[in-house]
Amino acid sequence: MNRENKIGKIVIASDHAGFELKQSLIEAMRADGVEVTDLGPDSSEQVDYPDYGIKVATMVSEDENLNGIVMCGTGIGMSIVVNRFPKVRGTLCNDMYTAKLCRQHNDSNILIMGGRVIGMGLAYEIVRTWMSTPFEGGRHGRRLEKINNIQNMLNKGVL
Ligand SMILES: O=C(CO)[C@H](O)[C@H](O)[C@H](O)COP(=O)(O)O
Repeated sequence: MNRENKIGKIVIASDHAGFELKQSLIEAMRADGVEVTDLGPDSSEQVDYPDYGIKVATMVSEDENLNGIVMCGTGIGMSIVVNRFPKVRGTLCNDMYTAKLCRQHNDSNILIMGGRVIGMGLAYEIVRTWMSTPFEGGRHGRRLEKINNIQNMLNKGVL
């Protein structure tokens, strides 16, 4: 994706606590013509969220044309995992306001939600808002550059 544009291709994953929501979202997005790749799991059997967050974050980190959606029970575990990856801007959104602002100000490329926090109706409105809201750039781009630079500064011992 051109980072100024809206969101297109999606990879999606969850743990067991986000599984039902993941399945419902995939169905709704495909019905709306969105290209979604399901990275698992395939059932609601207990799994560990890092294993699935890593799959989505790896792909998004390596391809700027790709965006991700991940869910666990609260969204917090997945947030911790995906934001360890370079170029990933994962944003936990369980309301409409943050769904819009995380695109306008933070250029979110992974949307995170809590399957035990919100229902399908709100979750799909959040997804639609997140997908259709463009990054505003400007002063927000300068701040993202500073975030991108954190790892370099840590490596150099400047931080
Ligand atoms: O990481 C989490 C909490 O912030 C996620 O919500 C997980 O889904 C949750 O911890 C899973 O809990 P469970 O008791 O193993 O179902």
